[in-house]
Parts: sequence; C-alpha cells; structure tokens
Amino acid sequence: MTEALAEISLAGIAAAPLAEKRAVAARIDAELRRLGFFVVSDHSVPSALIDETIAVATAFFDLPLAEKMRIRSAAQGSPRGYLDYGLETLAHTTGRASPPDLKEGFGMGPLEVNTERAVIEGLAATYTPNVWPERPPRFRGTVTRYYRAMEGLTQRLMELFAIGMDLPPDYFVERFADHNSTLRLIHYPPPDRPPEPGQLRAGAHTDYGALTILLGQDRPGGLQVRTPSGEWIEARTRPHAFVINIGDLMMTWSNDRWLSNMHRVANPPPEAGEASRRLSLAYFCNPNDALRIECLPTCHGPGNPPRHAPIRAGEHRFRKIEMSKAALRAADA
Ligand SMILES: O=C(O)CCC(=O)C(=O)O
Ligand SMILES: [Fe+2]
Repeated sequence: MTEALAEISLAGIAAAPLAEKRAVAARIDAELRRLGFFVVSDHSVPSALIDETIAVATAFFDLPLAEKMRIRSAAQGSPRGYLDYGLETLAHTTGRASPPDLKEGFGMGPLEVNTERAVIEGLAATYTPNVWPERPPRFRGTVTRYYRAMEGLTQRLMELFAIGMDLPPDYFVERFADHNSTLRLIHYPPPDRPPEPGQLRAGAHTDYGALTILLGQDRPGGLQVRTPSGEWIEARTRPHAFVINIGDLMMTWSNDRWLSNMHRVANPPPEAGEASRRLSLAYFCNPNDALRIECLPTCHGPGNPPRHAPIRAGEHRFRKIEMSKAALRAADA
C-alpha cells in the first residue's frame, strides 16, 4: 500500500454531471478512510491570489514585534489578530506535555455574521470580531479575498463529501450557514537556537473542525502526517496545490469512517538556515457553532451504533483552544 498523499484533480467539477462527481467523491472517500488527508489540484483558486496572500503575510510578519503586538489576539474567544510566539502548544490538545510551538500567526474569521445566531449559551464569545493591522496596506483586502475563495472551495468540497457519504449533495449547505471558519496565516521562522527537547514547529495534533484547506510552502521543516502503521510521512506539495484534511467534527459525523488524523510540523535541519523560513495559509472550516454534531444518518445501522456522544460544534473547538493555551496559563500563574 502506498503511503503518500493522493492527488485528486477538481478540474471541471462544478459543472460536471453527477456520475462524474460520484467518481471523484469515491476517491475522496477512500483517502479519508485511509489517511484523512489528500491533495487537490485544479481547484480554481487563482495562483495569483495565493501568491499575493503569501506576499502580504510575509510583509506582515516582517513588521517589528511591537507593531504586531498592537493587534494581539484576545485571551478568550476564537483567535483573531496576531498570535505571538509561545501562545499555542498544539501537543497539549491531545493531552501531551510539550514546550510551545515555534511559530507566530495571524487569525481572522467570518466577514459578516448573523448576530442572532452568533452567541451560544455557555460559551464566552464565539464569533469574535476581526482585527486588522494598519500595515501592509493591501493586507486586509487580499486576506479577505483569500477567505472568500476558501468559502467557495469549501462548498465544492462539501458537496463531494456529501455525495461520498450517500447524502443529498446539498446536505451540508444549511449546516454551514453562519459558519465560523478561521483563516490562519502561520510563519515558522528559521530557528535562532536549537529547539527544546520535544519542541516542534507545530506539535502533533488533530484539527478540531470539519475540514482544513492548507497551503503550506514546501521548505525544510514541513508538514508530516501519521500513517496507519504509526510512521510519519512528509506531505510535500507543488506550489499551488492544497492539502485537505478532515477534523474531529467530520470524524464524529462519519462515525469514524473517516479519519481525523494526527499531523505535525517538523523542525528543519540547522544547516538549512534562511531556506527553512516557511509560511502556511490554513483555512479551518467549521460549521455553525450552535450545530449539534452527531452521527450522520448514512453512517450508522445494525451492528454499527453511533460511537460518539453528540457535541455542539463551537463547544468542541473552544475546549481544544483552551487546551492549546495551557502553557500560557501555567506561565501566567
Ligand atoms: O503549517 C502547516 O503545515 C500545518 C499547520 C497545522 O496543522 C495547524 O495549524 O493546525
Ligand atoms: Fe493542523
């Protein structure tokens, strides 16, 4: 069995007849069962938009730290604005002790929100407002366009997911009305000192939501995915191809038919120097925060009872976000 990520082309998919969509959906189904990850090409997100987003992200991370800290992420709610070094330790979200991840980031979320659905009982602030840096000048417009492109690609993928799961093609549409998806620009700088024992660019974790669309630069110290046999393989990609993986909510929905798989970002070899500077654009697609996530109707039956207790989408994510910040709380105490 090959253990590399499969590449699936979405060329012409939007206007394709159902039979053709079914064939692509079957390939996606196979990859999500096997690895929980695949690569998409011909996805119709313009290469120029990807390049421009990388360019404004790079210019933002190049700003002086004090300027970035002016829009530092608030302590509670969905992370928005600047995520400084040391804020997040992804290994904690799977219950393992670790030093913080070696990265900084910028997070933003929905562009308009129906406030009537925006606050979930018992959760602090779910649809946290966006904050934007003053510089670079084209940052807000470019990042906004990229976010819109991710919303569009998500719709195409969710249709294929529904077909792959023998559901009506539009099954997920209303479930993603007032979605709370986060776009995160992530910067992994070249190391300026050896990592602490157990410290990675991003510790091993699973993603929390429905699916993730990742554009990661192919640099030393990149994304690694765990195989069913427990090895780590490098998820190497061409410049404008996306890595798609599902998160915990999709695994719960599918009753574990699809795998929300462990992945991490490795440290570069020290001799890689400046060449190991890496950016990634991670779009974490989440459904409506108030939605109860429970086994899909086509994923249980006699001999296959639902394996997970229902959980509200926003609640699961918030629990994970709080775990990821545990190091910060310990340091503050
Ligand atoms: O930067 C990457 O390649 C992956 C990052 C990631 O997995 C995450 O932030 O959840
Ligand atoms: Fe991840």
